[in-house]
Amino acid sequence: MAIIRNKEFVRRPLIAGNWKMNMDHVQGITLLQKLEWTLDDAKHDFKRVEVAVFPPFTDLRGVQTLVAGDDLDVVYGAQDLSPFDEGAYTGDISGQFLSRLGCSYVLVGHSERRSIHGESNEVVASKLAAALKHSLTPILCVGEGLEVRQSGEHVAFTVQQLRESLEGYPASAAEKLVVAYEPVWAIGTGEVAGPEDAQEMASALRAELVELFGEAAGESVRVLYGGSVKAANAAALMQEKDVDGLLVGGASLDAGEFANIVRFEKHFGSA
Ligand SMILES: O=C[C@H](O)COP(=O)(O)O
Repeated sequence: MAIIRNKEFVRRPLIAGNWKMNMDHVQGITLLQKLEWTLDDAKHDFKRVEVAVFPPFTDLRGVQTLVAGDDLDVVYGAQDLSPFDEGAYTGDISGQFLSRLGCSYVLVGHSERRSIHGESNEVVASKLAAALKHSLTPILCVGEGLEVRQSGEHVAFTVQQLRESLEGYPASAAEKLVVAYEPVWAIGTGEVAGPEDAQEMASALRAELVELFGEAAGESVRVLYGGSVKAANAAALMQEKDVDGLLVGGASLDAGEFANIVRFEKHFGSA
């Protein structure tokens, strides 16, 4: 089970909803309001389990206004950022802009950025640096495709991806880092890696973080699992000791389903 001492989680779980390219700015506001109301009605303890959403860029200003105006407990972030601060980079969004929009987090190196936009580990490393520069907490995404999984090389591949993506990342900022393991073959496919698969990788990634940054990083860095997470499998994944949260795509577009994922603890024991 995600480690609990004296009834408190050692690492505060993070349940992150990545809306991907869904929800325009009007739909996004409705979804966020519904999510907060559902969680408030259920008396969700946000201090115990953190909840973040990752809307499209065009929603962020509206989300900022709603969160500030209604004093919401849900925090938010962006799905990507530019490695650059400003200039002739058509279509890109600076970390500086995201910071001014009140973003707490930013996803970096999501598998869809890597596969559709050809982002290399080197580009990912430069985006991590930009995130830190603008006081955004990066959620670094790593994970293997189906062929690698079938070859049995998935752990070595993903650990190497982590290491190369973290090239130049300062040890002083290790504590701030969040890592998300997303097996690409389990994203949006309905295929979910089993809890033991998630644990195997989370533990290997944590060991690598210790190699890179020392023991303290192994204790503090949160490792999330992402890939076809639903309310029905969330608790089983969260019962693994190195899984500190979930990166949820499709199921985060339904406020009720996502709220039930956030409330995974209700199913501890029965999962
Ligand atoms: O960012 C989220 C992951 O890509 C998982 O997406 P999914 O829950 O739709 O499989």
